Amino acid sequence: MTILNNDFLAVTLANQDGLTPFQFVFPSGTGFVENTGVLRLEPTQETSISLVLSVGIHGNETGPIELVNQLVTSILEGRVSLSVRLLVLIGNPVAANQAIRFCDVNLNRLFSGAWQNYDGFEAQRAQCLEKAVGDFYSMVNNETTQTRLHYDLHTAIRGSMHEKFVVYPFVEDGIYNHQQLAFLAASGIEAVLLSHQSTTTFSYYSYAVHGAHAFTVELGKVHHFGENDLSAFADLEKSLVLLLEEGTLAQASLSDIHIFTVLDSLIKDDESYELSIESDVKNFTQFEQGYRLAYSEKSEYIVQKTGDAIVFPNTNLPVGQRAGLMVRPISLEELQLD
Ligand SMILES: O=C(O)CCC(=O)N[C@@H](CCC(=O)O)C(=O)O
Ligand SMILES: [Zn+2]
Repeated sequence: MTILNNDFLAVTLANQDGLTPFQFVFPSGTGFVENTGVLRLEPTQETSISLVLSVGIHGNETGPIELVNQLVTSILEGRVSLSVRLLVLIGNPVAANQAIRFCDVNLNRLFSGAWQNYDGFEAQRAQCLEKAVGDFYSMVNNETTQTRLHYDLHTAIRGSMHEKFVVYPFVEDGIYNHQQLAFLAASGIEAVLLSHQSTTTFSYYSYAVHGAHAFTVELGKVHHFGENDLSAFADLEKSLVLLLEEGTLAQASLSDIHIFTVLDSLIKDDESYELSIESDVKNFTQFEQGYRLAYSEKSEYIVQKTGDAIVFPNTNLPVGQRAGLMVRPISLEELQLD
């Protein structure tokens, strides 16, 4: 059995509720469809890199799904020769089929075991994806010498002052990986958010539980399937092809990258919670010190310093969830790099 037309996305969407696992060969290795949206590609040649590319954790974020599906097709058809271990995850096929962010609950809040507190499709899916990643990283002879990578590709609900940016998971020692940041810079990433606390996101899970270099990567704005301009991802595509073919992390100077430290998570603490911003405000919009940015019957959030900015503002979510991140620009010199 093979992947029909080498189109992993089509097979995934046509089998959103499950499929019988199967394996197949392709020009540079062996492939295993382990579950719906779970594809493991093992290269014939020895490698010390295990790379996870996850897309569609939010079902309506279709651009990265199309990009990665194209890369998979190129590998299966022999136009890209695979030299690293690769796990491709299409996160939420049920939501993707309905062109929605999620069905019951935001999948990207359910990792590191948080799924145990919920019911429904996304809870099962988070468990399945955690297992896929854990099995993938441990299923090698040379486990201790493997470099574990995980790029969790998303697109944002809003426009953004910096179109492409990453969330760097909270690192306790405050030391950031220079090689990874240089890879992200080479991939067209314009800004980096340094998380201030542990979370239940997918990238934090891979970092904290499996010691991977893991990032949430935001690649622009949400569009429907077929409406994405994939040329906007050209830099990332080029660095991913280099990584897939040669196991090399493309490198660029960090001098143009904007670094932000995350100050606070804005939490929707009541049904009355509101943000004092226009509906079309872009990510990274800055505010004046003293501005009352959020308020509810229980609390208010006053901007601490002129230039502090908001990312991911969204109040269309249940009480208790994150309604935005407050970030502050810092200089590259303030960053501790390894
Ligand atoms: O545009 C938005 O408001 C959300 C885009 C998105 O899905 N972002 C991720 C970020 C995850 C992280 O903080 O690492 C999310 O909210 O899950
Ligand atoms: Zn997303």
